[in-house]
Amino acid sequence: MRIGIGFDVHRLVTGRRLVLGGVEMASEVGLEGHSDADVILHAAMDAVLGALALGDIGHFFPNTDPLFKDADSVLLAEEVARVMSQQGYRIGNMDVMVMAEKPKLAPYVSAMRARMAGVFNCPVGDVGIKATTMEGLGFVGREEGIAAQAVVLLEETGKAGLK
Ligand SMILES: Nc1ccn([C@@H]2O[C@H](COP(=O)(O)O)[C@@H](O)[C@H]2O)c(=O)n1
Ligand SMILES: C[C@@]1(CO)OP(=O)(O)OP(=O)(O)OC[C@H]1O
Repeated sequence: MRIGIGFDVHRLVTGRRLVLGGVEMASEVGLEGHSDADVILHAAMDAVLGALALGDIGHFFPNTDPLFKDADSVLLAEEVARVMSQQGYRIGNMDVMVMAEKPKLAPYVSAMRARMAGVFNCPVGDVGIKATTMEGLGFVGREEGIAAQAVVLLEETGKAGLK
């Protein structure tokens, strides 16, 4: 078994879609980034890569590479899941904490968990997503950005390098 941690923050701006956990949310503001700035998937990807001691998403998907401009983070996460499988690991479970003053994530959490489970090839019961406000404090409280933290446990498949 191996454990990994990931964290990501992106700035909220007008004129961008808000996509979290691979699900587009109704919002007047969205997250700015080189890709679609999906902080949930970015934190989860970094946790998986961290568990494998393979570096971070910036190493795999440089934010200077036009290939990843406005990239769908689902596609990036599918590549990370492929690497994980190739290294002989599968998700044991993952847990994500989102810090967002608004919008409310609760109505979208089921869809996000299902999307993440599909991307990382695991049962939906192995994906936890929770949200909290920052009670008006700090950059999240001022609605300047959204942050996410992820912890992932990986289990060995016994099939390293076979895929
Ligand atoms: N962006 C968010 C923030 C919070 N929630 C849900 O509301 C509950 C209460 O949040 P507090 O910050 O006041 O503790 C929280 O436990 C979540 O269920 C949310 O859905 N989206
Ligand atoms: C996802 C990547 C893709 O170019 O760009 P950003 O959307 O800017 O996101 P970040 O969390 O800064 O991670 C770096 C990159 O891997």
